[in-house]
Amino acid sequence: MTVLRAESVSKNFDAKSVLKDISLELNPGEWLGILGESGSGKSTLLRILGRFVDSDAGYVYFQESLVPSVKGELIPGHNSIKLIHQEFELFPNQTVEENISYSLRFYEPEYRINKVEELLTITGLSAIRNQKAKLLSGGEKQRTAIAKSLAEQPDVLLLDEPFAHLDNRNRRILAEAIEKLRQEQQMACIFVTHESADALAWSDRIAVLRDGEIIQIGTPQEVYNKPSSSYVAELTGDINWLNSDTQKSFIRPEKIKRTKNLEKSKWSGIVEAIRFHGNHWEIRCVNDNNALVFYRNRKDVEIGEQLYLTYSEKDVMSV
Ligand SMILES: Nc1ncnc2c1ncn2[C@@H]1O[C@H](COP(=O)(O)OP(=O)(O)OP(=O)(O)O)[C@@H](O)[C@H]1O
Repeated sequence: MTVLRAESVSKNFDAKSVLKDISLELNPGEWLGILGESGSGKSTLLRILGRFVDSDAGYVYFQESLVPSVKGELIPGHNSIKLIHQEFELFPNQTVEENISYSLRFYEPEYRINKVEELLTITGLSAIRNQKAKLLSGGEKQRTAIAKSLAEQPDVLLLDEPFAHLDNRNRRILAEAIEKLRQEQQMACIFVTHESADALAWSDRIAVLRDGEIIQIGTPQEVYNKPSSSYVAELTGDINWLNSDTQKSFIRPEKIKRTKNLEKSKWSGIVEAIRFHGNHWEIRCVNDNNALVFYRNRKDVEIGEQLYLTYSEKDVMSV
């Protein structure tokens, strides 16, 4: 049985078609990433799935029961589905701790105290537990909102750009917190992002949204290694066109190797730029026809040096 299912969902705003015939399924415990550019319809889709907005056509099912229209209701949303969106719904005059504790107000005091403590710790919020929500930074608000929602233990968590305001350190704290709860609670989640690295790292499956249409759904490995189009390939990582004029076949930079054996060389060019990325170096080479980017673990090339590059045909992708 699916936890959440959308069937042929469409949505227009005025004359603009924002979602077109979207069908997708969320399985128990599954994490589905919706990856798309700004304006592709990600937030609108989440709001429909969370029962904050009605679709113009199509249906949403929670555990195979039709989710009724939100029209005319005073309180939108769904008891078992929790949406955390970019604006965060916190009580501004309550502290971090009070905000989280509020979600647990119907539980026994002992359970509530322990759970709040656990959530404060794993989301890295203990030090600012007494700070009023209105005084928090964007990232702190985001972590508080996530801790508050996790306290409610929804069946489905809908996250709108969960890592958007976070620096690398806090992103890691939150990622570990979510991972822990994910394993403990078997919570299913749909999260939207425009960051391919987040979608690849966090999803069991990724749905790629383009102009309101799902153009590919698959595991991160499928979407990355077997993209259905060059658009998906470029959205999920860097690519090199093997012939920039025809733009018919392309390869990921990490699949290109340097060779000193000229017989094995498939491409040769001059090093034009070298960029440091922390865990690797990005080398850009050019010749009269084309440019190729590839990666090295160490800086063993110089600007202006001629390089011979090779790759395996099995790693070449075509459109
Ligand atoms: N209430 C609304 N009224 C009119 N147009 C809207 C409304 N909400 C969204 N839109 C439009 O629908 C399109 C999709 O918006 P949406 O917020 O779903 O995209 P998104 O992929 O989440 O973008 P972002 O990543 O920038 O948040 C945009 O063109 C937006 O301007």
